[in-house]
This record gives sequence, C-alpha cells and structure tokens, in this order.
Amino acid sequence: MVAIQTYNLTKQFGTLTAVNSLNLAIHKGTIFGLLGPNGAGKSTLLSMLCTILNPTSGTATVNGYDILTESEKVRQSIGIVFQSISIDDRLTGRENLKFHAMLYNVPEDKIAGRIDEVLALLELSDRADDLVRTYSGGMIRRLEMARGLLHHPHILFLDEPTIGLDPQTREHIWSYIQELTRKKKGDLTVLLTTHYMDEADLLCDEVAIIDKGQIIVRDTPGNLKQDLQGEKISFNMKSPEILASLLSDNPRICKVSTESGLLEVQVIHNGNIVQEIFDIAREAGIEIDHISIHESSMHDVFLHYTGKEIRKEEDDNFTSQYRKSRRRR
Ligand SMILES: Nc1ncnc2c1ncn2[C@@H]1O[C@H](COP(=O)(O)OP(=O)(O)OP(=O)(O)O)[C@@H](O)[C@H]1O
Repeated sequence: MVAIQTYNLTKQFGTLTAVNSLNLAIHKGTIFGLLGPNGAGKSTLLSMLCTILNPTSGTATVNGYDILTESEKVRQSIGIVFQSISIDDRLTGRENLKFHAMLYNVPEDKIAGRIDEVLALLELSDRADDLVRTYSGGMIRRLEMARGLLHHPHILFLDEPTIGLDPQTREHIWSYIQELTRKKKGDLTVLLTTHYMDEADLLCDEVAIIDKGQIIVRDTPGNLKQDLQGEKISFNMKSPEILASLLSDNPRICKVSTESGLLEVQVIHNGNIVQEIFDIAREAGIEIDHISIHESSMHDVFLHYTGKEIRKEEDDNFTSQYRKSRRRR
C-alpha cells in the first residue's frame, strides 16, 4: 500500500526549478528519508505534499487524497513538524497541545485523553504543566512531535527532526520515531528530511537522495552501502608506484593513488577485481603485504551519487540557524 505518490511533481520559483518532475511512491508504515545537499528541493517537496505550497505542475496523493483538489482532507490526515519552532514558549506543554487540538477540531470530549496519550508517548507527562521556556531543545522537539500526532495523523512529516540537538538527544528522538511507527502497526508513515548521514542510516527504512530537484537514487541504507561495497581497496606493498602504473589503464578502475607503501584503488564494479590485481602483481613480481577493503558508509553513498560532501559548515550552519530561531522567540 502506498501512503504518498507523486506524479511529475514540479515547483518552479521564477526560472529556478526547485522540484523537477518528481515521481516517487512511499510505502505505508515506513520511515522514509529525503537526503540531499542545501537547496536540493527537500523542503519544497515537503511543503507541496503538506499543501502549504502549490505545485507549478504535476500533482501527488497523500493518504489517497489529491493535494490539489482535496487539500483539506490531506491536512486533516497529516502531522507536520517543520524546522522553525512554532510552539509558544509562554504557554505550558499541555496548553500548547490544547490549542492545537482546538485548531484541528479534535472533538471536545476527546481532547484531554488525546493530550495525555501523546504526552505519555513522548515521555513528557511529568513536565506537561511547566512553561515551555523551561524545556530543553530535545523536549521542545518531542513536544512538537506530540503536537503533530495529536489528531491521529496517518503520515507525519518531519523536516530535519534532530537539527541542532546533541548526539544523545538525537538518538532518543530516533527511538521515539521508531517506537511510534512500531506501535501504530503500519498505520503511521514518517517522511523526514535530513542532512545527517547517521540519521538516514540508522533511522530510515528507505532513503532517497535528492539533488537539483530530482531523485538520484532510492533504496534501503543497507542496499545503498552494499552497492558501493569494495569500491575503495587499499594494498600495502614496498613500491606501490610500479603496480599503480600497471593498473592506470584498467577500465574497471577509476582512480589509483599511492602514498609511501600504500596503493589505493577506486573501482567502478568490484566483481573479482581483487583477484585480477593480485594476478597482475604476481606476474610483475610484486609482493602485496596486506589488503583492506573499505567499508562503505552513507557518507560514501552521498558522495558517490551527488559528487558532494555534506560539509561540516552546513551542519554548523543549521545548528546556528536552530539556535537563532530559539533566541528570536
Ligand atoms: N520561496 C522561495 N522563493 C524562491 N526560491 C525558493 C523559495 N523556496 C525555496 N527556493 C529555492 O528552491 C531551491 C530548493 O530549496 P529547498 O528549501 O526546497 O531546498 P532544501 O533541499 O530543503 O535545502 P535545505 O537543506 O538547505 O533546507 C533552493 O534553490 C531555494 O533557494
């Protein structure tokens, strides 16, 4: 069953195409991650799916409702937690939730029960009646998630759910998200954007790497890493330059580099290239002392498909944006 389906979904801002004729199906009950560099089009895609932004062309269905013709039904069936903090810190956690429940027309007689339910789910019950300004960043994020779940949505949209949070809090939030989808037994789909490779790797069932408004690749983190497995191989030997020159024209090798006592090759398809290199070395009378096959990470996957590193400055930039948005309130 499909929770979200896009049909040539496109968004242009003037001459800039932020989302480019995108076709994507997201299965029900999964945690799906959109990964991409700054400006890739992730937030624009999310905003269109949440009916905050109209597409220039194409359309999508969310929970079976068309974003253009059934936007009200889409909104009632989704929960949204976006980057900018929209919780009022002059109110308590419970008051914020009550306000949201009224906005979303949760029936009066159900409001108190629903609030208790989501507070318990995100382990905020004991701080529910404290002012939000006394909460930590992680607690505010959890309260926002609780708010997003209050009206029992079938899809939760999370834009950078753990941005600017410390590693321990981020791991807690991941556990909450995983626990939520498990408890809802297939009735909750989570679509999130992230810059964090570990978040994509450890939290998401599936990941799509998006760049320049298009999906470059989509698979489970495990498969994405597996496909690159053995892409980089290091050989220790006495004079690596000789073997490097013998391999330089090999069509299965895209890059050869040497350092003292070390030869590194980047291969296009691993196959039996290791054996081939051993054979070439033996014929040339070169002895290989040690070989190590580099284990792929999501960083390698990202670099492979986008040609870009997620730079530390980008992470820092996001962290400072988050802090600024907290200070502004
Ligand atoms: N309202 C807007 N007006 C003009 N251009 C916009 C607008 N919103 C987004 N863009 C542009 O569209 C492109 C995609 O932006 P978007 O925010 O969707 O990217 P993103 O992948 O979410 O980036 P980030 O990771 O930095 O949040 C960018 O070039 C951005 O500058």
